[in-house]
Amino acid sequence: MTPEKKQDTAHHQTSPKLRLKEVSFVLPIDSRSLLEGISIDIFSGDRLAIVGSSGAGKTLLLRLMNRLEEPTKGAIDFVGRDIRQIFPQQLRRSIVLVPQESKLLGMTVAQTLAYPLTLMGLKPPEIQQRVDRWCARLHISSEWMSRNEMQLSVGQRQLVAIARALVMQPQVLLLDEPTSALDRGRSNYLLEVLKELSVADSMAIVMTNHQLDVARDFSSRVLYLQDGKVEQNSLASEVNWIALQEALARAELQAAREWD
Ligand SMILES: Nc1ncnc2c1ncn2[C@@H]1O[C@H](COP(=O)(O)OP(=O)(O)OP(=O)(O)O)[C@@H](O)[C@H]1O
Repeated sequence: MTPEKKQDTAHHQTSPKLRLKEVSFVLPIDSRSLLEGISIDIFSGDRLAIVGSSGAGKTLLLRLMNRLEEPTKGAIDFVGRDIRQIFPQQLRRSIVLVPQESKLLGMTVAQTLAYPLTLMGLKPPEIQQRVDRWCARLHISSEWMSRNEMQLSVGQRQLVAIARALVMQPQVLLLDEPTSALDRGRSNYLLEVLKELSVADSMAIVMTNHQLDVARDFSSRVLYLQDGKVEQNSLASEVNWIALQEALARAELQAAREWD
């Protein structure tokens, strides 16, 4: 049995961290269906890559997972509990979303990293310890600490936003295109850190991605979305990457034509 198969079998003996049950999202304004009947189980230690062309619904799906949007049909459970029964503030400490373009909200890097921990009621020494630990892990230079948003590159901002999520030590980390502004070296390094977190800390990580090679390097499971529907949901080891690349290229061409 391959390690992935073994892990998949082991999964069935535990309950999922996140369970999406026939989740749909229809726009009230024009009844356009943006997501349709999505069911997925996400377990501790899973690394799920959500792939699909522009407009397929990847970001929306992430936003539903920490209740920034509400499904119009279906339900989502976090550790067996409907997320509508959990205070949003509490839910978003356990399920943290890093949007594609993060803002530092007028704060310096040091302030933005400490902010969520202050809200969680941690004492200054523990805050400092966590910030130092994650900055070291992500190779965030101490020189950045006094900078504000305008004094960082887009890639540096993206890393700070990921660090701000990691200091919270979430159970589920949702990353929207986290490597889009990073160079190859930084991107590979980040993926290694994320993999370690999923194995050593059993963090469940969900990542949307345009670049299939990144998805292949990172994921243990792949969800391919097209026009808001699940086209494929399989173990990464069972994905035919060439066929997926071709399907994605066709979908991207189609999406581009529809936008013209
Ligand atoms: N709250 C909303 N109101 C109206 N339309 C929305 C809303 N959220 C998403 N959409 C639309 O839903 C579709 C899916 O959007 P989404 O951002 O999830 O796509 P995506 O797969 O993440 O695309 P990309 O790869 O370009 O980021 C798009 O057509 C978008 O315009």
